[in-house]
Amino acid sequence: QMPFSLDHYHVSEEFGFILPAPMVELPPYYQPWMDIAQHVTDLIYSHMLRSHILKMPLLNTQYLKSHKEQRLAHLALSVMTMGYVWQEGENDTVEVLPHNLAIPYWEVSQSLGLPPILTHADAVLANWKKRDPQGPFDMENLELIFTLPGEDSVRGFFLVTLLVELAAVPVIKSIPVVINGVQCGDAETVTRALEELSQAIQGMTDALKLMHAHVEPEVFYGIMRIYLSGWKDNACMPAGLMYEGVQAEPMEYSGASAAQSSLLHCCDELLGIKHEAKSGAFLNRMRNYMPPAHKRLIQDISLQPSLRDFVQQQASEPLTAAFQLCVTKLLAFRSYHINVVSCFITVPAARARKLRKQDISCQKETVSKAPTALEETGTGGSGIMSFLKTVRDSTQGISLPLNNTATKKSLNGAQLQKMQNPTQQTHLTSNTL
Ligand code: HEM
Repeated sequence: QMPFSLDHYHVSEEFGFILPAPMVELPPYYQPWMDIAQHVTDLIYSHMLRSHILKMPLLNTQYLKSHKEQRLAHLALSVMTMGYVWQEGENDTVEVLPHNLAIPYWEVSQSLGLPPILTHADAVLANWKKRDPQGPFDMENLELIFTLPGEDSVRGFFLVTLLVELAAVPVIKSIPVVINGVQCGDAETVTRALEELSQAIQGMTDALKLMHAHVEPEVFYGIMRIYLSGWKDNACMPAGLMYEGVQAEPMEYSGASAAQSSLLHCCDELLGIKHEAKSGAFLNRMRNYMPPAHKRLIQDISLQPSLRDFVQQQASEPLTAAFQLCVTKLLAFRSYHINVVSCFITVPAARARKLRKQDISCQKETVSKAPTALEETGTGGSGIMSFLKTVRDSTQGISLPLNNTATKKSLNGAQLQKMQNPTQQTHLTSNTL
């Protein structure tokens, strides 16, 4: 059997799923798109975006040649679409996306295999540039190509998520090593690769922690979130959106969510995590919002012989410990993520509800600008907390017991405690929600 390799999956050694050096300019013919997309935020604030888009010429997509040009075009058209739909908030949405936007958007989407809505692949993976091209890949030196209302918090939200993707590059590199190691029955190689993988998941959690320093919860909840939300399972757009000139019937698409990131899908398939039916169906649906090559990678990982069975058959303590450390780190990422969601959604939502109940005229309070339809629902459309907790619990479900006292001795107390009782931290998290 051919060794498993990352070639052909549009992932890079340096950037993983991130689009390397995205283009920042389209050919001059597409300047009418760029002129609007670069000013979406101001045009939304002045309530002029819809009228500008209605006057935009209908452009032909055949001059978009390369993959990077198409990704930039998709990003620009996505930002315009989100602004067009949500310019007036949840109470004055539109039923129709005008043909001069809808037709080219549909064509570019078809060509890329992405849906005609803003996705994680647009807003995060293809929406970055370096201020100093020779400088580092960090918060200070990174900038967004296009932004949406929410000022610095939008920048923080997309760029911190980008840094989580970057921290995960060693995860992606470990995948073929693990798969090929299992194929050859090489327990030592698999052990080392799983150790690297667990360290990289820890790096993802560390990067996620930056969210608190760069995003204000009230701004995220009260201003930004609506521009990320879609027209599927969304009470303020129950019929979906008609893409004029594309199809006579309205279509439904979920909004942008990091549930569309391929990272955790890859980890789940590699480690053999099986999600409960409803959560699994949601996550599977999110795969249709990924670049097709990334979706294919996840599918191909799922077709490999089971790593967990291999670990059990080998009965090697270091291998079992390395596998279990990956599970523990993934569980810790998901538990921390639940805390983040609590801080950025649950807490501000409670504040907004309280203000409404007290009937306080609260126009000054940013949280009260939030759409009520999204209160308990993620931008991807999920019922947030029950979904996230079920996903966390199925992660925990694949834990393997550690028996050997020598291995237990080699681990420090905290590591061992976490491995033996991975729920401990999780229970604490649940109590705070
Ligand atoms: C302020 C920051 C964040 C908030 C408020 C947030 C919120 C949410 C919500 C509400 C969901 C449920 C699905 C939906 O309907 O959208 C979700 C899922 C998910 N999010 Fe986040 N998220 C944040 C940051 C991140 C980051 C940086 C990542 C890393 C890539 C991430 C990874 C995921 C994953 C993988 C899921 C799917 C559930 C899972 O596999 O555990 N999130 N997020």
